[in-house]
Amino acid sequence: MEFENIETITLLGAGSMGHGIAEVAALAGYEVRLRDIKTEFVENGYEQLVWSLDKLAEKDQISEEEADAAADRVTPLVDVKEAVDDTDVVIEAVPEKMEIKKDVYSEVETYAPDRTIFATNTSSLSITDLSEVTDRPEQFCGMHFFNPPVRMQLVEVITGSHTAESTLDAVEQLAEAFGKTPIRVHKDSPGFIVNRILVPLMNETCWMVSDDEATVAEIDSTTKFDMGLPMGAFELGDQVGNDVTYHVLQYLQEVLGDAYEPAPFLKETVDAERYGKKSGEGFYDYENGGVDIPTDAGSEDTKVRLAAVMANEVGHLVENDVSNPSDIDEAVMLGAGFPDGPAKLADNIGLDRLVETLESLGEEDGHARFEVSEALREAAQQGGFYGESDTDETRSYSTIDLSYPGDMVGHIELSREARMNTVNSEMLDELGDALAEFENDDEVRGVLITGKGDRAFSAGADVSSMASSASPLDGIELSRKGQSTFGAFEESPLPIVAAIDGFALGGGFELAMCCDYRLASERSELGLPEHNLGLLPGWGGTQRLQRLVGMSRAKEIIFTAERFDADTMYEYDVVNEVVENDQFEERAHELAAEMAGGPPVSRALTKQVMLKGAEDLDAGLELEAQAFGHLLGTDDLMEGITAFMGDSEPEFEGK
Ligand SMILES: C/C=C/C(=O)SCCNC(=O)CCNC(=O)[C@H](O)C(C)(C)COP(=O)(O)OP(=O)(O)OC[C@H]1O[C@@H](n2cnc3c(N)ncnc32)[C@H](O)[C@@H]1OP(=O)(O)O
Repeated sequence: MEFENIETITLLGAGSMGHGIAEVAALAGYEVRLRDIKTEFVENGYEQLVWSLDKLAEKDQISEEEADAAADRVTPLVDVKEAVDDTDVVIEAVPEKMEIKKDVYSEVETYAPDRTIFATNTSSLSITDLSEVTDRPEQFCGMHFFNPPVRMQLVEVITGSHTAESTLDAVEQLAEAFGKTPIRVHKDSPGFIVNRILVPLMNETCWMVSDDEATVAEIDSTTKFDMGLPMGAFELGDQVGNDVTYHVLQYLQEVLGDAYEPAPFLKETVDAERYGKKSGEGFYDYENGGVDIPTDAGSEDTKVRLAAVMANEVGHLVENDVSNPSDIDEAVMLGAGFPDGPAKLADNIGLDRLVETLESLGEEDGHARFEVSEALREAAQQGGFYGESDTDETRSYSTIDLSYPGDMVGHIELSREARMNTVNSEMLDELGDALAEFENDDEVRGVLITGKGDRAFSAGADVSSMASSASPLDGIELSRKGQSTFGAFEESPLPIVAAIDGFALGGGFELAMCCDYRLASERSELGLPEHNLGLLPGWGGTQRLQRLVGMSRAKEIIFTAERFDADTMYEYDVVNEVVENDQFEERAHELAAEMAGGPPVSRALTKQVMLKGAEDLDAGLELEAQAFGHLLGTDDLMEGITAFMGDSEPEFEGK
């Protein structure tokens, strides 16, 4: 089955994953059949799907017409023959029990056409074993979505022992057509990528409590506030379901050995039926207060130990040819919302330190989980999973992507999509370096900044680690760092376009304020919500906004902390231009290209003179005169005048 020919998709199982995937497929324009074993199950799934589409429309992420059209593309069914008759792809999301899945595949095999691809959404079972129940193991692979599918970007595409390359290609292209990011898992290995990192992490935290080495509060404070994970490790465990984590660990132990033995504290919790949120109690008691994580109880030792355990898993995945560090990082960021992937986190701490940590824990405790993987040792010798990258001539970036789309434009894409492209300290460093790289590149005459995905330009500073590092001196340093990085954009000789599609909030908006031109798609919302957090716009917003819109309007925007739509921000003179959503990309490039095509020297001087003169007219006028004089001696002036006289387009060289 070629991707281009896929039109109809059958979802087997209308539970939370099944109806969620059906919704994603329908939104992408496919005809979808949603099937479950009982009418009430399938009706319930369909109702939830419609509810979720309505929510997207309410939040203006899609129009009401798009929501209705997507709902109309889904046919709820109970009859399996009808569900798979003449379908192109079957995505199975029935309960995670080998026997149930095998029964389903035997039945589906009878009715599905020969061309149909089978993809299982299993999170833990063997793809190879499942594929062997069918007569088409080469047309069978894993397609593992994350919950909720409509929001989570990642799809792990897993190869079984018999899967054909063409099947994987088609399923990856299908995931892309769904608007998702597929990451190939090259081997059918338990836990694939994301769970293989997360489950040992959660188990280690339970071992630490079992051995009285840390408390739940200390560990969750470390993971949430010091490591910046979206939630505490125990909070995450409760969310996933402690019984689920326990069973996955038992499976990992059975297949991979005792390094994955479930910790006694986890077993006790499961034995006491404290399964987590779904049962009302887990590590936290949801009927009495729920999750309560102190911001300041974290410890560096805990952070290093947990990073070491995850780095060891990265090593196992690498040495077993399941994946590579950069795919692992991307998968964990997109699938689990980590601010950095485990390999990057490990490199930042230093692999030698992590290897020593594992070795010394192994000597004290002797447990198999501390045995250092060969790939981790090798990476440590090479200076990191990513090698000693910063000594290379070419800088590699992890929070932003740089590209050269042509027309002398350098493109910076803020690239922390799972976190709404929020700005952390590393992104500030990388933004500064990227700008310098473009400024030193003769081929770049203009810069375009966008945010990855269609949800946000940037939702501002990443606040997840702010509460723990709440020292006033750290705050001053962070504010100064953002001010100086963003200030470099304002002062850059290059013309810079901020193209905003989605949210531009807090620091994201402050970055856009430093650009020369702000383009926004219709669906965009801009604002400074810092007052909602008890902060103030600390990356130049208190100063630059009043210069843009006047004192009174600036106070309105800052004090109300509201989000303003693109049209309102156009009226307020914040945004230069608003475009329809589907014209956004083309217009953004067109504008940046237009800016890049102008005379470099006069534009750089104009920027400088306007900025310097903003506060002092006399100084500004004097600078203007000096700049004017300087321009009279440039080749570009000659080119401009010659082109004007000859009625042609000037080709400025910046000389
Ligand atoms: C000096 C500079 C200071 C500042 O910039 S302070 C920060 C100012 N910015 C904000 O206060 C914005 C906070 N974010 C929001 O209000 C909402 O988000 C949005 C309106 C942007 C989007 O809302 P929705 O569509 O409901 O998405 P979601 O589930 O809230 O966000 C998706 C994921 O993105 C994370 N996230 C969003 N903004 C931030 C942030 N500023 N810092 C850290 N994480 C953020 C969330 O937590 C979540 O993550 P998960 O999927 O893991 O739950």
